Amino acid sequence: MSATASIRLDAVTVRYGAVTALDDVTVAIAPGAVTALVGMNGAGKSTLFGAITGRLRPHTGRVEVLGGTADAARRAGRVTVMPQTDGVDADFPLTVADVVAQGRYGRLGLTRRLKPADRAAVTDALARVQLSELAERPIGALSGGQRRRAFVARALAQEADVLLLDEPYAGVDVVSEQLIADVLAERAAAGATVLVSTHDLATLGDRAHRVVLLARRIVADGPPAEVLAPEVLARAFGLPPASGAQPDARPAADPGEGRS
Ligand SMILES: Nc1ncnc2c1ncn2[C@@H]1O[C@H](COP(=O)(O)OP(=O)(O)OP(=O)(O)O)[C@@H](O)[C@H]1O
Repeated sequence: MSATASIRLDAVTVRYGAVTALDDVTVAIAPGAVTALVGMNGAGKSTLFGAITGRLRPHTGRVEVLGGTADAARRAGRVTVMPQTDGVDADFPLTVADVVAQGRYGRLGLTRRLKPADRAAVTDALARVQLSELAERPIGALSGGQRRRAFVARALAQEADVLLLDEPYAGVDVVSEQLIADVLAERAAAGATVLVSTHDLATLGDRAHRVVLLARRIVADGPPAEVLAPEVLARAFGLPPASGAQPDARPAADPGEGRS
């Protein structure tokens, strides 16, 4: 493993009752790059994020984040997660600016009062995702793509060292998609560790420095050009090469079967 990795999983197994979601996963993720985590539905991507944030405890193995435990990194506000579902509905009472300000909460005292530096970080993050003009609108009154951008802005405002994004491109238009990709690339260039889970392979080559294919285990890992080759995808996901080997083509009955 690389000495500079900011996230390390060493032989991590996570189970939900009888279901083994991650099976003996060893991987090290470096800062300064965008790493894509690709897998079919149920492959264990969200579970891997849960292990990195300390939300899920491995049954066996070890997780290290920024040189310490996952819990310590999260409690220090050094890890931010953009979940797949944001839990927002049309009646959600917060404005866009309120949601972005949540990214600063870990830094505030008990009063939760924003200081000038916090307000500046919120303003900057909103501008970066081109939502300044919608700052005072209720978050529930944004389109799906705008809302995704708002949650990316919240992650930016937190100024975390590790950004975990679960399907950030799901259901967004090409403009939002490009904007989010650019923002993530910038954070990585500034030294952050960016880990993005996705089903979408089409544009991955331009957006990730490294692709990790997950099917309960790591089934391929390397530069996009290598990992996204049709024969590698076919082998990794147990699909015939002629099918186009799209991991989201259908859920795997058992993503761990059929590989040696
Ligand atoms: N709380 C839970 N209880 C029981 N099983 C669970 C639970 N959460 C996830 N699983 C199972 O663990 C496996 C991995 O799920 P996970 O959500 O990590 O996959 P994923 O790759 O994020 O999937 P998707 O692309 O559909 O979001 C699946 O088989 C899932 O059904």
